[in-house]
Amino acid sequence: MSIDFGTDIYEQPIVTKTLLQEDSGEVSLRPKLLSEYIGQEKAKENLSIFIQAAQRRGESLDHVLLHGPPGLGKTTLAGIIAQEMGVNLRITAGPAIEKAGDLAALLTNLGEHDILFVDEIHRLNRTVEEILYPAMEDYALDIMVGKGPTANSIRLDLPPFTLIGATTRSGQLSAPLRDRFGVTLRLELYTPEELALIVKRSATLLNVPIEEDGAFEIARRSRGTPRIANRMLRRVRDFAQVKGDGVITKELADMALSALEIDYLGLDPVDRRMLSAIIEHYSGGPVGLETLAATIGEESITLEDVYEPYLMQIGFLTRTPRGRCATQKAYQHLHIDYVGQLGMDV
Ligand SMILES: Nc1ncnc2c1ncn2[C@@H]1O[C@H](COP(=O)(O)OP(=O)(O)OP(=O)(O)O)[C@@H](O)[C@H]1O
Ligand SMILES: [Mg+2]
Repeated sequence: MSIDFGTDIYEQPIVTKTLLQEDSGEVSLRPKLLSEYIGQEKAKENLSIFIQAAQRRGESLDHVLLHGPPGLGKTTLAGIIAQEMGVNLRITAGPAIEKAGDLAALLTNLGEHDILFVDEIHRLNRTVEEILYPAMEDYALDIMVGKGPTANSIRLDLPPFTLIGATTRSGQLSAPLRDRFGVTLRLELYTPEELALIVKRSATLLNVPIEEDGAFEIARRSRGTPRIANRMLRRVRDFAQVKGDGVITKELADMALSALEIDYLGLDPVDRRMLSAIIEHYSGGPVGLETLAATIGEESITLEDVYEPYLMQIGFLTRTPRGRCATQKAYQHLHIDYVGQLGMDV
């Protein structure tokens, strides 16, 4: 069994290095087994049953769609599934597959029960996507041979394989593609308690001493996201080594995160700009996403995928058919007097 982390990148240019890039030059913080994967209890429980059942039947795992905001562990989970199934993992991404032939090459190179992980699967183009339909449904590839009146379609058999698709925006997936996934798992933002466990686990791997409330301080300010928690841990470690004695305490975490302009709820300058723009320029909303993005000079996709999930979870932002609104809680957090919103009952 092997997991392809993109080592043969030169032979397979469309196989990206996703798993490598994450922790370049440092210890990998990615859990490798389901038992090391913290949180997401519902998804884990279901997945473990599907894995065991497929193994007992000696079959490949049904196709899995993972969706949820960035940094919650979709790529990590794909690696874990391959490890638990004891099969090879091939990694690629929607935008990397330009032509139908690229995908056909990837598919024909798969071994029995192997996993093909397609990150950002909502960004596959239509012609490529259509190759996937028979591949997923019948393990077959329809190929056109020749041109003009002599053109002929032949069908190639593929080994039974598992497609794992990951997306931050499942709404953008076409219905035929979505319907071909037997298992859909939605990853949720993590609780501070779960993130504290992740931070402590990562600190152990990085060999950084950390106090319980130091871990919790980082967790609380990581906006529900393990990737952010791990990134903050590395930065706080720098502060602890330079400004302290190397141990991460609550005080040190607070000092480091404040220096990075992360407030006590984990909001960064973009979150605050976004909320104050809604409040100051649009009287608290509603304001359309595009308008808001233009006002603060950010991409609307970034606001939607990266910033909004957490702001909505902590009840600072609501989405209405007419646009985004800041809630009374957001006013309080920014110390702006709340005057109520016309036609809104927040
Ligand atoms: N449940 C978890 N337990 C421990 N660590 C985790 C967990 N989930 C994610 N991580 C850590 O968070 C980091 C980000 O995870 P990952 O790259 O899998 O996210 P992702 O959902 O694929 O993000 P993206 O949508 O941006 O591709 C990883 O380096 C991993 O170490
Ligand atoms: Mg990923």
